[in-house]
Amino acid sequence: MSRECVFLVVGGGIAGVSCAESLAICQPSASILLLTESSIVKSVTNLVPIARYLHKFDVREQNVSEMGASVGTLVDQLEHIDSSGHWVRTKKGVVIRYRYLCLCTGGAPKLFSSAPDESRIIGIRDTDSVLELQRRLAKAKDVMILGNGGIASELAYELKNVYVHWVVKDSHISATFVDPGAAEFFQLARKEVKDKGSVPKTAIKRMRYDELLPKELDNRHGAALGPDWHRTYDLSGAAETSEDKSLPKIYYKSHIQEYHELEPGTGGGLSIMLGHEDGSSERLTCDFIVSATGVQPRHEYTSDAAIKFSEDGGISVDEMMRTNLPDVYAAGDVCTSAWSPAPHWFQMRLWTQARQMGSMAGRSMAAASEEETVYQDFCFELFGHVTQLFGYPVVLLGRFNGQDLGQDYEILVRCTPNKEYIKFVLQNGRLRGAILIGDTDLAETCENLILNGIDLEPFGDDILNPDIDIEDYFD
Ligand SMILES: Cc1cc2nc3c(=O)[nH]c(=O)nc-3n(C[C@H](O)[C@H](O)[C@H](O)COP(=O)(O)OP(=O)(O)OC[C@H]3O[C@@H](n4cnc5c(N)ncnc54)[C@H](O)[C@@H]3O)c2cc1C
Ligand SMILES: NC(=O)C1=CN([C@@H]2O[C@H](COP(=O)(O)OP(=O)(O)OC[C@H]3O[C@@H](n4cnc5c(N)ncnc54)[C@H](OP(=O)(O)O)[C@@H]3O)[C@@H](O)[C@H]2O)C=CC1
Repeated sequence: MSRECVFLVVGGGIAGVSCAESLAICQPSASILLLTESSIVKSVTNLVPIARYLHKFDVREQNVSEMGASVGTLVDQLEHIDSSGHWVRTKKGVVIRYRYLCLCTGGAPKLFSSAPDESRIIGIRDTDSVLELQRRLAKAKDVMILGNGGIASELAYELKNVYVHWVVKDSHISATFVDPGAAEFFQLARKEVKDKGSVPKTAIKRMRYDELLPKELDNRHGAALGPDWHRTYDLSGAAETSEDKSLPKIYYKSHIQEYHELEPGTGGGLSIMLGHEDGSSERLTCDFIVSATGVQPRHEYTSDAAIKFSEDGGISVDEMMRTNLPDVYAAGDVCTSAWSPAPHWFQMRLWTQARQMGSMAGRSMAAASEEETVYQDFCFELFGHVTQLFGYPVVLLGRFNGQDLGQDYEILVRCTPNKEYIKFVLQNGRLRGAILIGDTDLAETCENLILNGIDLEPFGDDILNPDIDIEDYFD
């Protein structure tokens, strides 16, 4: 069996669907085929601009057959690419001839242990993996969550009727997104220590970087899950926990030293030795471990010529989303940006970037087919992420955690417990990044301040004075 198309997009996640949609806009009469192994595809809907570079949106699941007339679809798995002959072969043996190919095959959980028979270590990626989590939880009393990023932060407080042991390498929670101050803000909010009768006190503090160094404190066949995925499943365990006990026990600066499966006669489960930074260790027993330890790009296909990969296992792409193979592009979690990035942008494997990269790849392929020149989209000038953490709206902009700024930066923080946490990262008086938690209404102003590089030195700490509307300063 064979098929033919001008544009072949592989993967029905946000990157693949955004790529196909963008091709359908740029080249409405061209034949576009979306090849994906799952009949459920993901797309972006209800796009709401928050500022020029920031958008809030929902992720919708739909059947691949509802993709619309402009995009043909095939549910199958890519098995082999012949880039010089411009054809691919699928697992079911279909040969597809293409002119341009885009690989959007996403990622899979990067488990902390890669031993083959780790039946008690699971990752979360798609609906099937959550169903597996649910099935295990139903019989579990103790669960360990390993990792300190998006999934661990979402999951640690969502599991009910189970003792949660949250193991993090760092001295504060949610380290991939926030700093120790914001982590404390979240934890205070979770514990609901707020005194409802009192007016929250606002504190402003300016610190040098070095003051901030921590002191205390299976099935992979679908696209990645959608927003609030944990609210749509009952994630209850089998333990009778009291209200207080359902808060996770957090093990800071800790790692798994060793683990082994217990004999079934002893009730089963894992015996785990945790190592702590001070050299001490302790043994715990858990039913299973959720390894929320990042993403591993998926590329389970062969090719006639070697695809160039980056160190993190992603397919290297240039600013036009081109790989090293002729007429082969890649976008989303499967790829790694190998271009020289703008001063305020860096890659993180997120929906926003999957959508932006998918659209960019579509525009770039369409332009190549017309022998036209396109430029990289302006969205790659500034890192921006809109999300929710612990029930609070969170906006991350630019080098929000001082990424790649060395130690040469200052931080200005304004915090009103249970209301807002605002952090400005300043370098040579210029705003380089910001964390905005709560309804701060500062996203657009921060975008402008970062991109315009305005010298904020003259304003001192007033820049975050709650009695001064900083937008007025720069109008
Ligand atoms: C639990 C969870 C929560 C998340 N929450 C957020 C969040 O709140 N905000 C945020 O910004 N990001 C979040 N992310 C990250 C975000 O989901 C991903 O960055 C994004 O979905 C990546 O999209 P993608 O299209 O590149 O990959 P995927 O969504 O993984 O899609 C890849 C597609 O390729 C298909 N495929 C793979 N191999 C083949 C093959 N050989 N042949 C055919 N098809 C193939 C897969 O079936 C799938 O359809 C979350 C991720 C997870 C796992
Ligand atoms: N709200 C949101 O925006 C959400 C986004 N996501 C996205 O989904 C993807 C998957 O999420 P997730 O798995 O949480 O990945 P993340 O990349 O967000 O976090 C992985 C975490 O695990 C740590 N880690 C890595 N290896 C080990 C190890 N061997 N032992 C202990 N800790 C380790 C990392 O530390 P270090 O960084 O130091 O290596 C990091 O803290 C990510 O792209 C994430 O951004 C997921 C949920 C919500």
